[in-house]
Amino acid sequence: MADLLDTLEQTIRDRRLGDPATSYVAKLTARGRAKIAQKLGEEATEAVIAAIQDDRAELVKESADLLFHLLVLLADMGLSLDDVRAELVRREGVSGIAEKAARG
Ligand SMILES: N=c1c2ncn([C@@H]3O[C@H](COP(=O)(O)OP(=O)(O)OP(=O)(O)O)[C@@H](O)[C@H]3O)c2ncn1[C@@H]1O[C@H](COP(=O)(O)O)[C@@H](O)[C@H]1O
Repeated sequence: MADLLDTLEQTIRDRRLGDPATSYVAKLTARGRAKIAQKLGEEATEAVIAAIQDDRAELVKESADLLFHLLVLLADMGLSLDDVRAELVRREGVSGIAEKAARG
């Protein structure tokens, strides 16, 4: 089964140039990259506030909004979760090399 985030990413790609009247992704995309980025920032702030208020349920909801808006922004920039995964793998490789070097 495909990962839920991969499925959501594909849905976002399919909808982004669709009808803004029926699709939130299309509506937000039509408002431009700066608006998408602004929404991402708002969701990040709301996640931070939930954490500061020690509200675990709210943090889960805001995290879902945050990931969703990040996927919309990545799609708008022609990027994907795989690009992010590749960067994380690269970092893991770098830290793995550093750990091996430290162990001798
Ligand atoms: N996962 C989501 C998702 N998460 C959050 N949101 C929307 O994000 C918005 C965030 O709420 P806000 O109050 O911050 O924003 P707003 O008032 O709607 O808009 P602004 O005027 O503030 O910009 C809400 O309208 C939510 O419905 C989402 N909208 C869609 N999806 C999924 O994306 C896919 C495509 O959706 P459509 O494009 O609507 O077909 C489907 O799988 C949906 O389930």
